[in-house]
Amino acid sequence: MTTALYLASASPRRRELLAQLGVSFELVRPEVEERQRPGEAATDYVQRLAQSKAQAGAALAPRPLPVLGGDTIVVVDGEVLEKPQSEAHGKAMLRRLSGRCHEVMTAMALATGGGCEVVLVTTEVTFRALSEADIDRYWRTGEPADKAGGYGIQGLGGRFVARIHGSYSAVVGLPLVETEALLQRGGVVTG
Ligand SMILES: Cc1cn([C@H]2C[C@H](O)[C@@H](COP(=O)(O)OP(=O)(O)OP(=O)(O)O)O2)c(=O)[nH]c1=O
Repeated sequence: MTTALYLASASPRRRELLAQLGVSFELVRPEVEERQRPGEAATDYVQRLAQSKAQAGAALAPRPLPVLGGDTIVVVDGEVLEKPQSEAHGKAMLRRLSGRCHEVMTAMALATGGGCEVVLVTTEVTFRALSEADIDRYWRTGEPADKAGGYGIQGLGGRFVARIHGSYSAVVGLPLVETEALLQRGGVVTG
């Protein structure tokens, strides 16, 4: 299969999900600073990052093919939860998510010769109530340390998820249905 596009990501999860769409792609790894601007809405922030990754990726791409970038954030009460900076921070995040609903926002952007289109997919995730023992045990697995919001639905964190309303693949990092449509609009033929 000839390469149809570039994926601007270091995330193995995005790589695996994109492969499910039956397209052949290569990786580029742009460095994009991930920091919310003062007063910037979560929806604007996640879309800006996805676009920055796609556009910075396009600048690195060896050939003039479309470049896909994405970003995922966890939002609770309008506040973005980043990757935990410490054990105390990570555990505080999990306490905050315990027994309630939060939003996971994933934006995907496709940079082509014609511009850069971005789509935003928001999914509601409800956690069961977590005990201090749950939080302590989960933290000690190491899984939360490098994850936005302090959990991974695709891993051990999945046992905390009572309900999900929306796209499971978007929570993991690449919404399959919306990304396939985005690629097709950008002229990429999926398998
Ligand atoms: C809610 C949730 C978050 N995450 C985390 C892992 C990441 O910390 C975060 C997404 O971070 P991103 O910044 O979107 O992606 P990344 O840094 O992993 O990769 P790249 O920017 O190179 O594409 O989402 C999951 O893996 N599963 C989940 O269920």
